[in-house]
Amino acid sequence: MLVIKEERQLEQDYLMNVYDQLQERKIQLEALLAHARENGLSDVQQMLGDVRLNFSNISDNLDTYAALEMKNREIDQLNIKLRSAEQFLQKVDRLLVVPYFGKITVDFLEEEPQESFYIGVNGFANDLGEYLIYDWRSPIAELFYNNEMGKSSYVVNRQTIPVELKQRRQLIVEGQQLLNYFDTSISIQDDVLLQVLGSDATRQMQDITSTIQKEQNVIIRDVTHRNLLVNGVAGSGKTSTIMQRIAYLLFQYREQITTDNVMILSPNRQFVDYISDVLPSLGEMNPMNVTILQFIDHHLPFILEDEATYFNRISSKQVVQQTEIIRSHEFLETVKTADYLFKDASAFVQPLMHQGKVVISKTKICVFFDATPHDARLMDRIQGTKIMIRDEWQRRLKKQSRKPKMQDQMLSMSEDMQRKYFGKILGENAEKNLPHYAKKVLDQKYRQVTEDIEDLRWLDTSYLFKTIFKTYTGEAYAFNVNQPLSLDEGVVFLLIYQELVERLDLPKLKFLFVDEVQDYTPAQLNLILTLFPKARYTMVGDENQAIFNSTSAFEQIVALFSAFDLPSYRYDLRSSYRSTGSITTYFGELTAAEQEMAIVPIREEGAKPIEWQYQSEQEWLERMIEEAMNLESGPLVVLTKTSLEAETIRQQLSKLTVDMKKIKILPITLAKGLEFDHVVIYNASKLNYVSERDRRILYTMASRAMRTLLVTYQEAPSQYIK
Ligand SMILES: Nc1ncnc2c1ncn2[C@@H]1O[C@H](COP(=O)(O)OP(=O)(O)OP(=O)(O)O)[C@@H](O)[C@H]1O
Repeated sequence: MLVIKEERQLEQDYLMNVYDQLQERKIQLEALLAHARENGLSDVQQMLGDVRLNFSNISDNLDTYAALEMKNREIDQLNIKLRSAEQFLQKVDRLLVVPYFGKITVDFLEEEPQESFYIGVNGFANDLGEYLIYDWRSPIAELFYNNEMGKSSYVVNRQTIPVELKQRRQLIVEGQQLLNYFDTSISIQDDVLLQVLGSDATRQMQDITSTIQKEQNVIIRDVTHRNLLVNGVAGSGKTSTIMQRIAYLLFQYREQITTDNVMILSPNRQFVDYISDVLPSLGEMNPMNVTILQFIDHHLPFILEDEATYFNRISSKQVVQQTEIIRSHEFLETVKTADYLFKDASAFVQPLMHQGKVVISKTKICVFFDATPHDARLMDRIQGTKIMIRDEWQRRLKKQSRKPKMQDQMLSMSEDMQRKYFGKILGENAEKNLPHYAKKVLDQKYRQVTEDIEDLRWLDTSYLFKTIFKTYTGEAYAFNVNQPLSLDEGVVFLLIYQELVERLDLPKLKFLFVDEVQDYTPAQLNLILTLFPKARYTMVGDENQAIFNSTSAFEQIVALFSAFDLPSYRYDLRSSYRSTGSITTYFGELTAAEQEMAIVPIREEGAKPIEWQYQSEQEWLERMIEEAMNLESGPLVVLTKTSLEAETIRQQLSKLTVDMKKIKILPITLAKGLEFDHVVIYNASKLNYVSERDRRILYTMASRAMRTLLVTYQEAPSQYIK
């Protein structure tokens, strides 16, 4: 009699089978790599040994080079094979931890019977070419994330394939153990999602591959719209979506792009670190991931303010008017057309100096500039001038190198000096070549001058800045004397370089991702769009988290894209995954009236946020210590409005006997984008939180909490706390 195996047993058997095949492949790959490592070197030596080295005459030389070239190519091939075996092994290792997490059963509406597909972080085919696991980014996997039972479709090579989705199963798997599985029924309560969301926070962001939600999946896989603008409430997975989207694009366009063509602009340095594990865990390398401050600092030859100064500055209530002006889109557009202001070089060039002496005079540089075509663009004239200065300088060095004094110096040079300058002792024949060696000595001695010519030290770019500002406003721009440049000034300078002075050496970006886009000034966004006109953008943000004095509204961003003749497509994300239901409801009430109710909490209710009035700092400190000691997991994270508050608390705590690993104190500026299990808001009092911006600060703080939230205040609570 036939016994029908239980469904669960069938799944378990399939898993064991896949797991065994993965194991087998691991053993094969390890053996191959071990063999290559042990024998690789001798194999390579043998390969080279086959080539008879013969350099006795020219034609033999060519033969030998050709043969060496062939061998080199063979070695390259071998290396490529080894590298791909290593990558394959990494994939298999990843799959051995969790072979797959999803299964779909699909009816292709043809004669054939329905088919099942298992979905994992990577794909895997066995020796027979049977796909046992499909990569989550493969076309068919779209059906899993679309989550539409019954009639559905997916797209392959721009063709829509209609199908019927018969079954969608989420599996919780550990190695060869099937722990549980859930079939999606009509009313979906995503147990797997809830389980994932309920687990403790880690220091680093995790990937969300197995539980990507439908509305996130659409954004991750959108390759039809050139530029995406995502407005999502706190915790709606904007950053997660960016990371998954990068992995998706790297897979989808693997023939055309590498991580060198992708860049992420992150809100702060801690965040850069926070998201750095996600892509490697998906088997992809990290793309360039920097803050805008780091990016501009890297490309500008001036010193910029540091991150702490920057955040302090943008956290102040207001900025001076001149800063408002240089933050505007209009001012940046003015820079681009400022060419006509700079016809008279004597206003903006300066002499080239070396050790306090003029080496190339201002007059000489002006003559060079004047020799360039007067109707040419400023940039071309500057570049033409640079070539002339460079030639003049080389001519002078050459002339100097031929002078008898120089020759004498060369002849009396000690052996030590010869070694220092030439890396060797000059032989008998050197005398004939003395000018050549003298030139080398001069090149080294005056290399600073050569660098200064290349770095345009003879150009007063701040004059360009000030003149453009004066023309635009009628007023003088005042730089902070002896202070590094502010980021806002850096933005203008970088644009001046790119548009008027010298093209920057920029990466060839195909995709650029901007997180927390609401914190960018119009000028910063203008600069980014100007520097990377060919890139496709994904910008994500939340207007409710606009807590700085530097900000752009979403409408402004859309208008900016239009001003650049670029389309933008907007998505809204309303479901929030980070915090428990009651915390989500709590921070939802901190939004402006029109946004209220719009946030959909996904996690279970959890503990209600607690509001607590304290009488003195001492009382507050004592309670914090007690709370921290009572926690089972994670530190207690105290969020403050300013860095000064954070510093003061840190100092007070350091005088007490506290395990500082259990309490972390962060100003909200540095906690942006991050999340913590247990959050305390410091002094949310009536006096401390007054303005609309303060309301948004409270919203941002509260939405960092995953499990518990304690809102503390002295005297009366802020009007925004109901
Ligand atoms: N589909 C999902 N499955 C599992 N976890 C998710 C999912 N979407 C988001 N999360 C989790 O929710 C939390 C918030 O995600 P993320 O930081 O990407 O949101 P965000 O919109 O960028 O947040 P914020 O703007 O508040 O900083 C993270 O812990 C993330 O792992």
